Amino acid sequence: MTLPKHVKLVEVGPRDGLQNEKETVPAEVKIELVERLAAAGLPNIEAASFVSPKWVPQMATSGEVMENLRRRPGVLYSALTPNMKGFEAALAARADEVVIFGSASEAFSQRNINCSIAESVERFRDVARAAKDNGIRLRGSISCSFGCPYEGEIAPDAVADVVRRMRDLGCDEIDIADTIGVGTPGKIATVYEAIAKEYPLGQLSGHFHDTYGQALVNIYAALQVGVSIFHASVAGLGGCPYAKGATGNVATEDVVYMLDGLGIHTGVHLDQVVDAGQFISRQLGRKAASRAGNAIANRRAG
Ligand SMILES: CC(C)(COP(=O)([O-])OP(=O)([O-])OC[C@H]1O[C@@H](n2cnc3c(N)ncnc32)[C@H](O)[C@@H]1OP(=O)([O-])[O-])[C@@H](O)C(=O)NCCC(=O)NCCSC(=O)C[C@@](C)(O)CC(=O)[O-]
Repeated sequence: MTLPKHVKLVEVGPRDGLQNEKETVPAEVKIELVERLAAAGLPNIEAASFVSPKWVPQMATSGEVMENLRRRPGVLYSALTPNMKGFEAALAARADEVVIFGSASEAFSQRNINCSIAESVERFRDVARAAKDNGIRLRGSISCSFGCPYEGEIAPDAVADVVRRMRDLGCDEIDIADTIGVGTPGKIATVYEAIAKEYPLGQLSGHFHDTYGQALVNIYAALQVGVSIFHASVAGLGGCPYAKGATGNVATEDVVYMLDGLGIHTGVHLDQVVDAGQFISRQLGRKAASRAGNAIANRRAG
C-alpha cells in the first residue's frame, strides 16, 4: 500500500467553522484568524461565503474580511458562491477561487439552497461560466455524499451523478462532503471508487465532519485509495446550519499531527496551527475541539 507523499490541506475554519456561531464574530477576529492560518502554511483558505445574510447572518461580513486581509503570496483565498449575486460579490472582493455547493440529496439541497439538485446545476452554470471568463478557479462541493440528515443513506451512484454534472460545469476540483460525519472507512472506499470513474482522483477532495468521531480514520481510508486533498477546520470549529447536530470538520491540528507522523508533506507548521486554534478558541470563549491541539497547548503550559 502506498500513501500519497504530499497532501494539500484546505482550511475551512473561517467559513465552515464560523458560519454556525450564534454570536457575531467581529471581522477583525476573522481576519486575524485567516492571517494566522496563512502564516502557518495553509495553502488554501476558505475565508468567505457570499450567501444570503438572512440565511447565514454570520457570513455577512465576508466582503469586509476579504477586502481587509493582508494576503500572502501563493495562498488561495476561496469563497462560497451559490448564485450570480454571490459571484459578483466574490469577484469584487478578489476571491481567488469560488465554490459552487450542491448536494447528492434532494432534501438537503432544498433545505440548504432552496432548490432541487437540477435547479442548482442551472444556477451554477452561470457562475461557472463567469468564473472561467474572469480566470477564477472553480471548485464544486457535494454535501451529503455519505448520508443525509433527512434522507438517510445516499447511494454512491447519486454522488457520481452530481460529480458528473460538476465536472461538466468545468470544476477544477470537487469536494466530497460528509456533512453529518456518518461515513465509515468501508463506505469511503466504495464512494471514491465509484466517483473516480467520472473524475480524476487527484482533483477530488475529502471534506469530513467529525460528528461520529470517524473523520481521521476516514482520511486514512481515503489516503489509501489515493485521495490527496483534504479539508480541515482549525480547532474543529463548526457545523452546518442546515444539518442539525452535525459537529465541525475534522480539526486541522489533528490532521497535521497524523500526516506529519505518516511522513506526508503538507507544508503546514503544526505549532502555528495550534496557536491559531488556541487564538480563535479564546475569542469564542471555549476550549478547542482538537485533541492534538489541546495536548500540545497543555504540554507547552507544563
Ligand atoms: C442560495 C440562497 C441565496 C437562495 O435563497 P432564495 O431565497 O431561494 O433566493 P432568492 O434568489 O429568491 O433571493 C432571496 C433573497 O436573498 C438575497 N440573495 C440571494 N442570493 C444572495 C447572495 N448570494 N448574497 C446575498 N444575498 C442574496 C436576494 O437578494 C433576496 O433578498 P431580498 O430581496 O429578500 O432582500 C439561500 O438559500 C442561501 O443563502 N442559502 C445559504 C446556504 C448556506 O450558506 N449554507 C451553508 C453553507 S453550505 C455548507 O456548509 C456545506 C459544505 C459546503 O460545507 C459542505 C458540507 O459539509 O456539506
